[in-house]
Amino acid sequence: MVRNRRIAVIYNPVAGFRQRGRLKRFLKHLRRLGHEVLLRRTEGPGDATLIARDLDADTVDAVVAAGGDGTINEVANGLIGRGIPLAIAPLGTANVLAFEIGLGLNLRRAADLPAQGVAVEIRPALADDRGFLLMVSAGPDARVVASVNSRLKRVIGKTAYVVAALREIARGRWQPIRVVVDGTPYEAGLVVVTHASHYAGPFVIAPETRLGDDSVTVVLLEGRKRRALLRYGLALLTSRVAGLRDATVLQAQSVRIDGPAGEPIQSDGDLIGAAPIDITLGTKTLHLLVPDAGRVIRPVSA
Ligand SMILES: Nc1ncnc2c1ncn2[C@@H]1O[C@H](COP(=O)(O)OP(=O)(O)OP(=O)(O)O)[C@@H](O)[C@H]1O
Repeated sequence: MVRNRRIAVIYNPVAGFRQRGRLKRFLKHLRRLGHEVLLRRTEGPGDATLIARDLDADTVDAVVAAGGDGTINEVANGLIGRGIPLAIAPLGTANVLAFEIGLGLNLRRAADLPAQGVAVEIRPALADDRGFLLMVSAGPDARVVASVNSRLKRVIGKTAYVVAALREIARGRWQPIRVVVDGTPYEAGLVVVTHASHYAGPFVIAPETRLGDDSVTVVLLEGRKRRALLRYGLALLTSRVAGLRDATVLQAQSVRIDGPAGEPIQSDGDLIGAAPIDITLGTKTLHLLVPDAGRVIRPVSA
């Protein structure tokens, strides 16, 4: 029998595009299931971490991060190492984690997670001392995240990223990013260090990678010209990036995105700083509620 629970919902009102109606529907589903809901709205960047950190395991059975991947990242950073389970309500723009765990954008299924989801224990990787669930990257994609106009995003939604991407493409040629993967130096036009198979929404960049892995996957894309970037974009749309002839895919325990100094770095869809940055495997765990553990944890081969 499913026991009713006390669920804290941490909601980012600026995530996604006109998501208020979807939030209402999500809360209705939760209450219909008999849960006691504590709704907390964020007031600004970083707030979700503070709200999550303040929640007490004795008074809350699960936390729902209601927003996009940036909100989920912030909530996770308040819960890592504390054992309070995290569920998600996909109310963001790209919602990569929702696709990664096989939830998609369905709110009724999301409302089922706090009571019926499978709790998997994962070890989020760290970018310097900040945990991330999905990825860290540097290159044209991080520069798009850095330059997207948040006011425009509120007015035209995802299209604001298209505008920023066109501006980036118009620049034409990029400096190489210097990366050190487990002690070996590389250069690339675009570097993605990922703990997830999905990237930029429902697209697959690293088919073999799972959130539960004890390593990160590094995808290095060599090209630094406009034509290469367009090729990568098309390959991403058909989930064929990892097979490209100028893609190098590595498993790693530690990665340093070394430079150029000041190069923007994005993590889980938000700008988190600039190179240099060190990526390591975390030691603390997060309990993530998912529809199906098989999507997150690799089966043990016989
Ligand atoms: N009340 C707030 N006002 C302004 N910014 C906020 C507020 N609460 C959170 N934020 C910031 O909003 C940013 C975007 O949130 P989030 O990533 O969840 O949405 P998104 O970008 O639409 O979705 P996705 O990452 O899935 O594409 C985060 O960086 C977060 O720090």
